[in-house]
Amino acid sequence: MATPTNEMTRSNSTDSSALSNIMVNNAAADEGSSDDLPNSTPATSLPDGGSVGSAKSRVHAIDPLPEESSRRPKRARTGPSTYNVKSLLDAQEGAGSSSSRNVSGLTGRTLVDDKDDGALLGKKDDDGTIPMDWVPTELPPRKSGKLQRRPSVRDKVKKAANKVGQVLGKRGRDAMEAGKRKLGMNEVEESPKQSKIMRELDMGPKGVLDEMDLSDDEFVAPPPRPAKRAKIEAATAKELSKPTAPPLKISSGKQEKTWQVQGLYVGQDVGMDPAKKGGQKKLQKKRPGSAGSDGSTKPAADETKAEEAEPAGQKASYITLPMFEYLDKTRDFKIPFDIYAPSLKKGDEKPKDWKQVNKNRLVGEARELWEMEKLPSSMPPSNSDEQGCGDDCLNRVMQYECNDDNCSLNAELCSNRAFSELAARTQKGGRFDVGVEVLQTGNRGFGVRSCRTFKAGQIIMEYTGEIISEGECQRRMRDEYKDKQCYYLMELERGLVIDGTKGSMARFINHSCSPNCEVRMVKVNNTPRMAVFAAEQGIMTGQELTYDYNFDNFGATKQVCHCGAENCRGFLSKRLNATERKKLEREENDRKRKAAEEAQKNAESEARKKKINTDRGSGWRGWLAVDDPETKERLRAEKREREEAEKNSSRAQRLAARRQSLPAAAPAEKPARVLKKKNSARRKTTHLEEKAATAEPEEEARETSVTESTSLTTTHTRTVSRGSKFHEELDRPTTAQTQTSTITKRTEVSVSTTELLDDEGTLGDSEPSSKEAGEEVREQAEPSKKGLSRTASKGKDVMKSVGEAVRKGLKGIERAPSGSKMRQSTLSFAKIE
Ligand SMILES: C[S@@+](CC[C@H](N)C(=O)[O-])C[C@H]1O[C@@H](n2cnc3c(N)ncnc32)[C@H](O)[C@@H]1O
Repeated sequence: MATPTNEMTRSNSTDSSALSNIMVNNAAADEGSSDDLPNSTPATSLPDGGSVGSAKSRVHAIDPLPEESSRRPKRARTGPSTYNVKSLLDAQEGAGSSSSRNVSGLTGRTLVDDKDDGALLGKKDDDGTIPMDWVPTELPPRKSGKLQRRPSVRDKVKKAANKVGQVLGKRGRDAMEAGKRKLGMNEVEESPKQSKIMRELDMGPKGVLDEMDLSDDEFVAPPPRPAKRAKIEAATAKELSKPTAPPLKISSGKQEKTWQVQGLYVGQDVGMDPAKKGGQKKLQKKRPGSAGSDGSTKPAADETKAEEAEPAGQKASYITLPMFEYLDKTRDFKIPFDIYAPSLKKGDEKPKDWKQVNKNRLVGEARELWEMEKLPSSMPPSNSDEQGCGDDCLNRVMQYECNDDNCSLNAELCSNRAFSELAARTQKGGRFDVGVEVLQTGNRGFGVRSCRTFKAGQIIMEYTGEIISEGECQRRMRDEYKDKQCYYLMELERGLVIDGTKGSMARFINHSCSPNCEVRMVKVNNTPRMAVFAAEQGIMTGQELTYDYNFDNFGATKQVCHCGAENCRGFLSKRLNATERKKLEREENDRKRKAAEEAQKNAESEARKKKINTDRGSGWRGWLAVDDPETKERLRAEKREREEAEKNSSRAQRLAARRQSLPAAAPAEKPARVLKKKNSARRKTTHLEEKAATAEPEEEARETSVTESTSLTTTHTRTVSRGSKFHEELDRPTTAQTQTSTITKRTEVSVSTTELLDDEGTLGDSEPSSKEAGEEVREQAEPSKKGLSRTASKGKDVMKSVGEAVRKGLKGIERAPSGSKMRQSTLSFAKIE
């Protein structure tokens, strides 16, 4: 060692732990005993020549924790290959009281500690270095028996928290504990005793204390884990021992039935398995007092067994099963509302043109008409306290709602405060509170349904909308709603109408001739308001709300009612009083009687037609060639009989009588009489058309010469009703006129006539238009070149007679004195049937 240095070097050990390989010159405090120290430790590999001079100083190599040195430390460090012990010591001294930590982060009790200089390192040399000849005589015992790590942040916080906890009050400590719990710091609450044990025990890297019960002073080994089966048995036994819970069935490997602790099966025997065949029967047998399957009332064997198994009284504590009780009873059953009539769901049709407005709104001139009357203060009758503002309440009679100003009762006692009750109820806004919902009906559009019950007279909802004048109502009906099928108009007060098109849900309430609601006006704080109230019978949950519209038909047509009530009036129309109803009933009966008669007539005529067909003989098969002489003879006889019967029939007799009563045909010698017009005898006919096709003025005719023939062609068109006789009239038309009437059938006859004129050229006495009875008419007539035209077979006879008359007339012309003036005319007759 030629050059002693004041250095520490790393040993050549493969272990890189700085702790285990640093060779220090321990200036032992106990100098006297230093010689006694066994020099078992090999010389340091770093002989410090500088310090060799001290006889007491010997280098002593520390062999700390050999068992640990073989292990790799948790935090391997790579550092400089050599350490300058002086500089290290200087650094430690500079650190002052906090020098318990060395650069490695380990507490320096095993290394150099200023406080323990005397104990550990002995006296330092004057220059502050450790004498190299120092040999540690004895290391002080370690306090914890384990090397300590520097405290982590968590430990520090915990420590600080403990300190703070000591000065805090209870609430503060609780808060602290909660905080610690949050930080996960109070997993193990160490008792002072435990702490001691903990301190004394080396827990090792795996923490052997995990397995130990630290609450006892003595170590008690934990009991061995029970086998799985034993565990189950123990648990089952524990369960069964509970008095209230139903006993559990021990698993047999199959899926177990779980017995409910509450509900339908509570109280049932454990052995009963309803899934098994006959389980139900067994239960029925067990019903106390019920007859067995054989009809006897002896208790069933199972029941006896069950009674034996259970102490008396315990069984009685079970509730009897309602499902079997009720098998014996009959009662009305109603499926709950939410099952048979679920509410509107997503996707259900909703009203389209509805804007919900839950408050009335005055529109247009209705503002002026709005009456703001002062309510008279109510005068409740003397017994109002008992009646609670019932039917005797003056306010109620006058349709005023009571309030604190006009009623002496308080709100709890007064029953005439419907609107304030409604406001209080619907304020919460729940379905039950509102109590109604809109739904689609089968054939009446949307309707309103109750979601709760309403007692008789209870307010259900308010009918709100736009308040308009009657004039505005008419206008809207005419212009805006003319194409609509549904109207939402309701008369509120004189001259005012509520239009619920933009209004509350009440506008969807449909009509019924047998309603369950009524609509009334009530004045609330001087304001008229309309509301729907439950009728006498009250309303059940799920019922459709209806009231009687007592409809004044705005439109021309009545709307058919589909309310389905027994007393349905058939239309959405006004209610009638007794007289009106009787009148309507009479009319209805008349209508029905006529319809029945008509139906009977039709039936009879049908039967007659059928009879005619069948009268031809049941064997009638159409025309057949009959060769059999016998059959021929029979048929002939039948025919004769029929003819005979026809002859004797009432119709034939009537015809014969008429024939006899008819006058003999007009004598041929007096044709002019046929043509002569006899006003008195003239039969009135209906004129369809009377038209002068060509009519020359009379003056013109008069001016013509004797030889000149004036042609006047006149077309007479006459109407004759069916079956009437035709009366030909050769009137000379004076003016052209046209009249119209109904045409049924038309027959036309055209006749050309030549009229004789007197010397002055006038028709004189012979003028047919003079219409004098018995007047002689001298006429010259000849058939028109066109001849007689006929357009119908019935006109044939008429034509004949006219033609005959005309021919006769020609004879007269032949006899006429020469030089007579003549006027020719063509007359057309038309027969309209
Ligand atoms: C005030 S609205 C009622 C709500 C209407 N159902 C809707 O869907 O908007 C009146 C209309 O409903 C129909 N309505 C109401 N009750 C009816 C009934 N009993 N029979 C037929 N239609 C009815 C008529 O078209 C009537 O004009």
